[in-house]
Amino acid sequence: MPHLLELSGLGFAWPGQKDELLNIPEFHLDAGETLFLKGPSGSGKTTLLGLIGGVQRASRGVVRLLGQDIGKLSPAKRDYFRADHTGYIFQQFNLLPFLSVQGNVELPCCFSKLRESRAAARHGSVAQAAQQLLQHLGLAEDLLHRRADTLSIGQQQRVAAARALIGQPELVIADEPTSALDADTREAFLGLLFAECRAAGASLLFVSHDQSLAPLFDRSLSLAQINHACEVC
Ligand SMILES: Nc1ncnc2c1ncn2[C@@H]1O[C@H](COP(=O)(O)OP(=O)(O)OP(=O)(O)O)[C@@H](O)[C@H]1O
Repeated sequence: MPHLLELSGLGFAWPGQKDELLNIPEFHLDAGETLFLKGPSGSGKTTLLGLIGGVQRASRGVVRLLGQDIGKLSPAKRDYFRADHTGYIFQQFNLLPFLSVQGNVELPCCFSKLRESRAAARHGSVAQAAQQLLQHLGLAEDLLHRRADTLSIGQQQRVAAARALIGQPELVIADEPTSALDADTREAFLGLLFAECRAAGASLLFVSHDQSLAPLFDRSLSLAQINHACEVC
């Protein structure tokens, strides 16, 4: 069976850099798999996630998601493709502060008709999808209509996870979303995140420098194992 995500012969340097930051001959992620990717600060984890999401373009090589070579898409088509098939949980969560909790979670469905229709088909409506995800992720119902900027870090994290999961994107990408939490909260959150990814059939690519989380995942890799250019790994 083809992999959900495949990188081959990938190279990337930021403008002005003479050496490549990333030189990844091969990397893959299977459907439904949870993968922990570790690497020290500055090793290129966030850059790699940007390439997988099509936010940055590789200098060479191929990023294939769901069989689609994303480098072959026009910038507009790439944005739609990303919105349809990828959910992101950012390190700082990146919630829109002026929107309610529910409004933040529903947001991907404004950019993706596919996710809107999947959310409605599975839960009855986009609003119900948002509410059920938040409930499963342990966010109290009375917070639904609160502005996102009035939440604690742990609450914001749950909202960010629900936003990534709504409408069942095939790939959920998480960039150090647990770094601000204590160990117990971190593991509890990961348990909920795994359960929701499993329920949605999503693969999870989780990057972090916190090695203690690695055993919780199906597979664990260090960036140095796949990136032949890594100088700080
Ligand atoms: N927009 C940019 N322009 C130029 N260089 C950049 C840019 N973003 C990142 N870099 C450089 O690329 C390298 C890797 O950065 P990146 O953020 O991908 O690392 P990281 O492994 O995610 O780090 P951390 O764990 O600290 O978040 C760093 O040397 C950084 O300075």
